[in-house]
Amino acid sequence: MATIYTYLGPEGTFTEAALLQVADAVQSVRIPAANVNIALEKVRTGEADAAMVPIENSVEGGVSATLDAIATGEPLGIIGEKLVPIRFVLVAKLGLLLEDIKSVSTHSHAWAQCKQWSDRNIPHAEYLPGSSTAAAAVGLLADNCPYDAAICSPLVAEQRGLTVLADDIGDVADAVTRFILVSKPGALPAPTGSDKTTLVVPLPEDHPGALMEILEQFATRGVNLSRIESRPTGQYLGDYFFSIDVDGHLAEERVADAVRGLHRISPQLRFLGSYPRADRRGYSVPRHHQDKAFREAYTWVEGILKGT
Ligand SMILES: O=C(O)C(=O)Cc1ccccc1
Repeated sequence: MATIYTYLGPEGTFTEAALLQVADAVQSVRIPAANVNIALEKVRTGEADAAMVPIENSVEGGVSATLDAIATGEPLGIIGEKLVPIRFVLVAKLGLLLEDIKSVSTHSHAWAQCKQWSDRNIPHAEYLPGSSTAAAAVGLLADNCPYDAAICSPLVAEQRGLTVLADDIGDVADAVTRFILVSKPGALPAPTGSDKTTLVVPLPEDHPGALMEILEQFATRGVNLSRIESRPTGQYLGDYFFSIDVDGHLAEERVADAVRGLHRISPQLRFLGSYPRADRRGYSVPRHHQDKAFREAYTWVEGILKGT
């Protein structure tokens, strides 16, 4: 049966561009969702099989809405990731010039990435948060749109025939956003040799060195971290969980062993998935952290216990 996809919409978001990189998504049903929570809920209820949502940007860091939504509620699994190079344009209502812009709407991550440009070029413009860059752009076409301009992708500007007042307005050239494809938990994608594993680890109890005990599990097994972020649990002030990406697949002994160690320390940990890296970058594993070394050590101990 064909996969039904959902994504942070409407049509023309960077998230849709990420989804269109998925081989079968081009000819599949794609349901736009108004925000990340709604997209993930469609997967939880079965209305969609998989959701594409933004998770991390090379300039602004983690997308809190996504980090929080996948860390709580009915469990979900990450089955893939995609990278999208980001270029922003400023579009405006017909007839307006740059100096006429008094208010701008866009996604909060887009606003943060164009802040220096905005301070220099539209310093008096008020910011109105939008649910996505494309939603802000499309809003300009409504008769009673409450803002003058939007920040979006060049593609959505062209598709909707919007007037571009400024191009390439991101503060950092070569900005990239990472998106994850999320489904209900199930069989893991097969290891490829260039994989990533995502975990959510609550701090079990507040004591000196608690975070170090978590990090030690990775360090002693030669597992490299590629992202770590703390997020408040929302329960009480100072209660945090850690959202962590590591290089490697759960099918690798060193990763499985680290995850077992973490489970002993923090039994509420969530395993969110092992999936191929979008950049296909490899990693070298020292001999004593390779599967063969783990197997030999296991067999050695077994032998001692059996007296052979
Ligand atoms: O709003 C969009 O188009 C999105 O897909 C979210 C987003 C916003 C800013 C940078 C990257 C992704």
